[in-house]
Amino acid sequence: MSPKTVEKSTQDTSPETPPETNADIAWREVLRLLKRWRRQALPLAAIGGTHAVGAAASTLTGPAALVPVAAGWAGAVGAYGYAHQRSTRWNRLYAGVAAVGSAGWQAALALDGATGVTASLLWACGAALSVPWWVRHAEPEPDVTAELAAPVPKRQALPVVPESDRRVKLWETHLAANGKALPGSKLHDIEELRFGWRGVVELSVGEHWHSIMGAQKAILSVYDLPDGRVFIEALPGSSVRKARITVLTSDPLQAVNRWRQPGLDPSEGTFPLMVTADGEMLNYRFWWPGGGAAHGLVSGVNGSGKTKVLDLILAEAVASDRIYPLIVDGGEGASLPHWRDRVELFAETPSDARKVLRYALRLMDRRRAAIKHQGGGSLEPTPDMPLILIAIDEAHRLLMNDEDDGTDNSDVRRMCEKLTQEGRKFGIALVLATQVPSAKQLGGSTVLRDQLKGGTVVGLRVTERTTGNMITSGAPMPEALHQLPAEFPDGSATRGLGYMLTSRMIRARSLLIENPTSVRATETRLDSYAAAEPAPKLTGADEPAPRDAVEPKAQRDNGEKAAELVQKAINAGTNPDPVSLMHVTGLSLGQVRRVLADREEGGSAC
Ligand SMILES: Nc1ncnc2c1ncn2[C@@H]1O[C@H](COP(=O)(O)OP(=O)(O)OP(=O)(O)O)[C@@H](O)[C@H]1O
Repeated sequence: MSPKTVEKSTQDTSPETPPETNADIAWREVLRLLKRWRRQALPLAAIGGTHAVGAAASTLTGPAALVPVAAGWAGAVGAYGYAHQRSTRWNRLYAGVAAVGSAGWQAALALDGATGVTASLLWACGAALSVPWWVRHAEPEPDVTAELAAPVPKRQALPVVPESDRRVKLWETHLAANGKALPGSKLHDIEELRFGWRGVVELSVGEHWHSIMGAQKAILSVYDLPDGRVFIEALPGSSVRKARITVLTSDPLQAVNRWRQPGLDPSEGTFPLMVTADGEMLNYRFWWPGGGAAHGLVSGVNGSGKTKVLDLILAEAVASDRIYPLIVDGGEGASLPHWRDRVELFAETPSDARKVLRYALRLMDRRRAAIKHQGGGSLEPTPDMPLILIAIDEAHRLLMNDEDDGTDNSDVRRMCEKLTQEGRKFGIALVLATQVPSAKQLGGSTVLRDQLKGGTVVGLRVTERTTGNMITSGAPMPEALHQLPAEFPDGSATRGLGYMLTSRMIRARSLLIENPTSVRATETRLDSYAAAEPAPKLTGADEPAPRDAVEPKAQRDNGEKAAELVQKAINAGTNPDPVSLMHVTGLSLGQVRRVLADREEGGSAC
């Protein structure tokens, strides 16, 4: 039984709720299966309709028999036309075969009657034809992924240790006694884990669970453990006096956990990305069911495992028929080279990155019509309306202005801001990997940082406290990101180690995908709205950005003013080197360099 079912049946047998009868349970199960299989069972419903039309025609004689058959054929043609307009190539092909089959079926029954050998043969063929559709549209049981990923039942089955336990005694003597770190506190509900144990700490009246975090060092000392082995977390929905404590006697994260197969749960929009120190899985979210796309931010020091996290996100994306990935490699094609030939658009130069972002903005505009058509709300990712995922690695290299060579990337920043602010309901998500998510590295944009932090944030090891704070933004963490060790006790590097800022604040390590190219891609087609927009041609060359397209009027005016000031200074005899011009005009070095570069370009063009 899945965890969700366990939870539900526990609720249902509570004293306030009348007990469910077998008939209620069976009815609920029927409704659940009908809802769950409504898509897979579509061909069977169509066969039923086809047979009904053929049967109706067989009871009539003469030209009257043609009426239901003609109506049925018109329906079949209409259904094929609908699929042709809005569906993937596979669905179109299937709809074509089904429409021809349905027309033939109706005619055969009209001639031969609805109950003979022909009808039975047709049912057998129809049922066989419905199998590939069923297999292709089958979705995993929503809870199966979570159940396989998180060994929750195993832990639940473990015996609860009695209060006379040595750990409780140590707690009472060295932590809960008067004058100690947590006077009056209690430790109970201890459960064994494979790598340690966990329990519930209850503080005395007037205390908040945050104060247990202040006592972490004392707890480590009492249980005689190295740093980083005690985690304190809130107990969701419980009193602020209670918290969950996880104590690890050995470090399970030292072992590398490999990604084995796609785990995206389409009913939740999530897949398992990290494994926690106590063996649970933490999920990355592509979308909220009924709530639109979710963005993502991956941060950490050089070599902490950011690109590998992006690899995993992209592997899940290409394996799914509900996600259409676009890749922008800020590392000039060196960060994610293995994806170059596996996605429709792979940008590896700043000019191609701009083309991809502008294209994504145009797709967003195209999808406005889809939202209008469905009467508002947000677009739900399906194989016919896939989530558009824009993954940007080394994002700081594209977003930051470069004062030295005068590169102004504010247009990239503005496009990313717009996509994160408005993309959610149009099914467009952005995931960025960057070393430091400071406003400066995000092109001076706190808007972008705020929007990205609204999604899934993966904070890997950093070296500076301030950098860690920028990622965690004051969330109650059992340890700061800069306190994560660079090496495990066995000397291996702690790559992939960090936190996912979700409801669980516990050390975790990302799953490692060793060979992203081994992932089997699933063909994904853009919806008819977005497919109407021609995709840009990526040349791989670093062409200068067309100014009119990326530079707003105000910025152009500033540029013209700067050019005027520089021209005046040169006319007045100022030495035309950037530093002298900067002093005379009061412009920044970057602005002066840009003006001089433009003049040079203009000169060479002449
Ligand atoms: N979860 C993990 N488990 C084990 N090894 C990992 C994990 N994640 C990454 N690594 C290893 O760490 C190495 C560096 O990872 P990655 O390139 O993703 O780091 P990065 O943060 O993107 O670095 P940079 O900022 O230099 O691009 C990889 O070669 C990989 O083998």
